[in-house]
Amino acid sequence: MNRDVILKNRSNRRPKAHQGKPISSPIRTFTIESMTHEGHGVVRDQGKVTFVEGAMTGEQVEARLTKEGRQFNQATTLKRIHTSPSRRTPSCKHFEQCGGCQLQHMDIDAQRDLKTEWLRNQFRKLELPEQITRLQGEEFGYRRRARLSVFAKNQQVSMGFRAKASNAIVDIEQCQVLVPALQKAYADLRSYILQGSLVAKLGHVELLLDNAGVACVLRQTRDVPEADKAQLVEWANSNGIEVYWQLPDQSKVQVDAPRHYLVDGLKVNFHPQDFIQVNAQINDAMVEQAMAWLNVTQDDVVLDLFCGAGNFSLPLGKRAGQVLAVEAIESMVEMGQANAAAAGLGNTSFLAADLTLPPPNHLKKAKITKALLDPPRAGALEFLPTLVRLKPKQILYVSCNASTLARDAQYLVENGYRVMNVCMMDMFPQTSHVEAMMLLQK
Ligand SMILES: C[S@@+](CC[C@H](N)C(=O)[O-])C[C@H]1O[C@@H](n2cnc3c(N)ncnc32)[C@H](O)[C@@H]1O
Ligand code: SF4
Repeated sequence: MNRDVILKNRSNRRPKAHQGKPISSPIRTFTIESMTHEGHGVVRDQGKVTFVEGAMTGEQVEARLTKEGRQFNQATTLKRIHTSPSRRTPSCKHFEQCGGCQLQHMDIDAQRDLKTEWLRNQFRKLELPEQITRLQGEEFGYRRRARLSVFAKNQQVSMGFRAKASNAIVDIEQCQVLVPALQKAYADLRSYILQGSLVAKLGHVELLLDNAGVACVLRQTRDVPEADKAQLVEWANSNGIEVYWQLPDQSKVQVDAPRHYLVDGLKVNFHPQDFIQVNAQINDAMVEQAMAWLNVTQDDVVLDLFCGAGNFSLPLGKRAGQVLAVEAIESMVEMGQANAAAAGLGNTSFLAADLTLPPPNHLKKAKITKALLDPPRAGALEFLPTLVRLKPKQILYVSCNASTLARDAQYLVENGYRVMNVCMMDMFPQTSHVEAMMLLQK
């Protein structure tokens, strides 16, 4: 398809990661060779990589060089001469400004191909199986949790997400990646909050849908009069929304009863501010796949590291002889232990430990056959020497950051493990986030 498209100024969407000095330069024509996972075109121009904002693989564009760095250049697309057949019109009207999504201009298959190839590139130093498999679900309406900022200054009020290239708040009327129940709750809450005096007293609103229903955590930046709180709670409850107030001192929200969701038929109680997997559909599929890949039996003793309130530990406990689950946050450890007890899993115990620090003896001497780890973005490097000494036959690594997974997997490979399976999990369609699962075996 050959289409000339003059693009409006998109200078607020420059890739942040590759800064260089601003230059003035003539307009150049590029044919885009590949893309970053953030959705920027990449071309090798006179021996140097150039990131071309607003351009997709296979597109021919006229672009202006905007920055010249020692290693990379940056350019911004002015006109498309040839348009990729995978380009589509973003369905959200806020896409150009909102920092929440990066890939809505690509069709969903192209997004998933990009994420899969990006993973392959991150893991290029590892010997990989031929195929990277995929877990994928709904492309919109998948987020069961989201945090939106509230802004009020002078006469201006807004509520929404941060902008793509600044800290400004983009006023969001409707967000299509939220599950339908949260889209409705957001619309209702937004008009209630923006129309009253509360707008000047809130920093953000966190929305949540779980098996107990819709909830929101309202983070106060100033005291809210009790009468205003009572009025909002009454209105929210009549709209099916449970309200939690976080005080200006940012202390943890006090709750009468925990929230809960179901995984693998088991009830996971959690505190409304604690981590849960954001995409319920992919979480179910992810846990199911983890159980299948690890093929846990009654003969296994499994270590579940970075376990939260037991998202993997409880399903593991259903299948294994014994499970030892480790988590840094003590209140989550207590919740996890109570979750295991409520599920009748006497074989599953939770331990509080910071896995970046030297491990407690109990952990150092654990006799395990298999391990599952699901660390935060920083990965699990500090714990890997201990993990290797524990000699699990199989290690299943769930990751939200492919570069730390690549680093950690390299360490495990150097210590006798082999990569057996890799999966790209599209937990956050329309965004540049990529989650991965990797199975390593001795
Ligand atoms: C990506 S979440 C995964 C939680 C859980 N596996 C799940 O699927 O819900 C990472 C977890 O690691 C915990 N964590 C973060 N840093 C840690 C550390 N240094 N030591 C132990 N746990 C940590 C967090 O509190 C969080 O619960
Ligand atoms: S996060 Fe929501 S509002 Fe922002 S671009 Fe994505 S769908 Fe639109």
